[in-house]
Amino acid sequence: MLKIESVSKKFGKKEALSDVDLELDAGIYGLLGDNGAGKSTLMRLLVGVDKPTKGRILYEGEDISQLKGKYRDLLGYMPQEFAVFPGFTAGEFLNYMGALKGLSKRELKEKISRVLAFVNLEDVKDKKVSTFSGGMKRRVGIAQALLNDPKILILDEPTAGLDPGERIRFSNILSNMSKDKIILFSTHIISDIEAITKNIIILNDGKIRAKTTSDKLIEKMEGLVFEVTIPFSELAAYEKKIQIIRMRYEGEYLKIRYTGSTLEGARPVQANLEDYYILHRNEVI
Ligand SMILES: Nc1ncnc2c1ncn2[C@@H]1O[C@H](COP(=O)(O)OP(=O)(O)OP(=O)(O)O)[C@@H](O)[C@H]1O
Repeated sequence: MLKIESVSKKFGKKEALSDVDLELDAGIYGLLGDNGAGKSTLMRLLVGVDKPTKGRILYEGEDISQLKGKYRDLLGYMPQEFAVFPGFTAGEFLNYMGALKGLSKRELKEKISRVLAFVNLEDVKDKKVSTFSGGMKRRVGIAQALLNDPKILILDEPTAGLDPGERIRFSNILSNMSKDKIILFSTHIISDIEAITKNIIILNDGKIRAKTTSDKLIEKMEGLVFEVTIPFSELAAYEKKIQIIRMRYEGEYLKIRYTGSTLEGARPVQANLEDYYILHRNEVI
């Protein structure tokens, strides 16, 4: 188990994380937060590339800063700006990363074919990474993070910039991971979390706002979300009466998803995670 105890991280005067307490057991967790919320900072502390200004992080009761190499051996990490040396083939890159992780030549051969099969890149093992699409590069990123069969896998925005097809492939890869690991991935794309896991951690403005399941958050919105179509010219008047979640132009009209009182012509709709996040992302629960 990973335990984050009263962790704060300051960069000069800016407090990127404030007094974060969090416990993570085996499972897949989606870390959701706005830009600048502190997600990458939290992940960098968890993998030990940065140190907390205050507080500590424990793995199975021991401070990770004391565990050093023993802790690193348990980790797989894909940073947000994941770069693959373009001159390398996928196979060469994984060999290089595996060697850095201290795997022997014999182990590497078997591990590399296993991880490449897992991310579905076996066929392009001998192709240069510079010829890969963004999604394929991310899959190489996951493959390198998995080489040492980590107990803790930290993925910083693994789906950013992916096209819908790659996004689905990536979601499938993550949801098929073995359930005995702690897997934490960050995103600000709500539908990605919904596709991968029910466990959600909301972090905003450096503070943990929620650690719960998507079902519980959606439950809070049940019966409170409606849709109504109004003439565009009446938007200002409606804005005074309701809280708009989202709207879409339909010719001269606007289709509005909102919460508030039932308006004439409005129909109740099934609430979703985005409804909760847009309205309540800074509330502590
Ligand atoms: N090395 C640094 N020096 C100064 N400020 C930093 C540094 N790293 C992060 N910050 C600041 O800390 C805050 C949290 O940044 P962080 O990158 O953790 O957010 P994030 O949730 O990962 O955002 P994004 O979704 O945009 O990647 C931001 O205000 C950021 O500007």
